[in-house]
Amino acid sequence: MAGKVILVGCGNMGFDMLKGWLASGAVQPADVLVIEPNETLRNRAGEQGVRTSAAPDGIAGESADLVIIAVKPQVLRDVLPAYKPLAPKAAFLSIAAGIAISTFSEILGSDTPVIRCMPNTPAAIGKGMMGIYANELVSADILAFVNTLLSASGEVVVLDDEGQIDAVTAVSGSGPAYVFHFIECLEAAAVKAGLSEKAARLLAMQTVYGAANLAKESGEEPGRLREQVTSPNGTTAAALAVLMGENRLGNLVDEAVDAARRRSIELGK
Ligand SMILES: NC(=O)c1ccc[n+]([C@@H]2O[C@H](COP(=O)([O-])OP(=O)(O)OC[C@H]3O[C@@H](n4cnc5c(N)ncnc54)[C@H](OP(=O)(O)O)[C@@H]3O)[C@@H](O)[C@H]2O)c1
Ligand code: PRO
Repeated sequence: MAGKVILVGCGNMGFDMLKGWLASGAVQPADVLVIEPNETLRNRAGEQGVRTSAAPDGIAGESADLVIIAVKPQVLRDVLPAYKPLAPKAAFLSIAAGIAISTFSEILGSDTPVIRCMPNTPAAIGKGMMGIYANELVSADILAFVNTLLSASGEVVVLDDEGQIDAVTAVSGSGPAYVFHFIECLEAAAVKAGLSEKAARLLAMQTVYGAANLAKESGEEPGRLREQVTSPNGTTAAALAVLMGENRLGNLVDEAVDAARRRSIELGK
């Protein structure tokens, strides 16, 4: 099916996803209505050829198959009631961190089909990672449409337990920020080691880009790829003794992912 979509909130993540959907043809611009109060962001969306509005005035007159909620978790409970007239005919897809399906059912009615999705920003270039969980009211048609839509932005993993969304948020939802910070750190270390800022930026970025692509495309275990870089008693071994000694980096990543997962749970309270 090719459905009609209302996108509520077109900030960082909403816009990144919208671009992917339109670029792939998964949805036509004329079938998308974006509700976004911020004029600059609304105009940015409008430039993609979709209909836009600052507020959900007259929303009851819209026919939508899917309402996508992409506002901040902190405002979601205030934003959602305006869309109740569209439920349960339309299914609701939320990308908000932490907000449980039960919150949607309370506000929109217990007969509302709801899908939670945790995307990440590489969706903007079709290389996103999306985890989804749907309640039992979501029809096979809508699930297929959602799958087509999200696949336009990258890989999709279907979860069998809603609680797993908190883990997906902590790993791939927030994950790009961890990688960007690693690039920042590698770049700073490269400058300290005597390289120009321009060279440092290129070296750090291309190294992460190349390594991530090799890991994905070679089909080799990441550990095996690491070993292939590591000559006995060489330079990599010296660096890895710092990163892996007493599982330093492993413990740090563990701690960071756990902090994100706990925050995701907190946001839902
Ligand atoms: N950014 C990410 O990497 C990422 C990844 C996965 C999931 N998420 C989830 O995606 C959601 C959005 O995050 P974001 O980073 O994209 O935030 P964002 O850039 O602040 O986007 C949210 C947008 O919603 C707008 N908004 C506020 N009230 C609204 C209303 N009543 N109706 C329609 N739009 C309204 C905001 O406008 P104002 O700024 O004017 O308030 C803003 O432009 C969050 O729930 C977050 O958990 C984000
Ligand atoms: N950005 C959102 C946050 O930081 C959710 C995952 C990525 O809360």
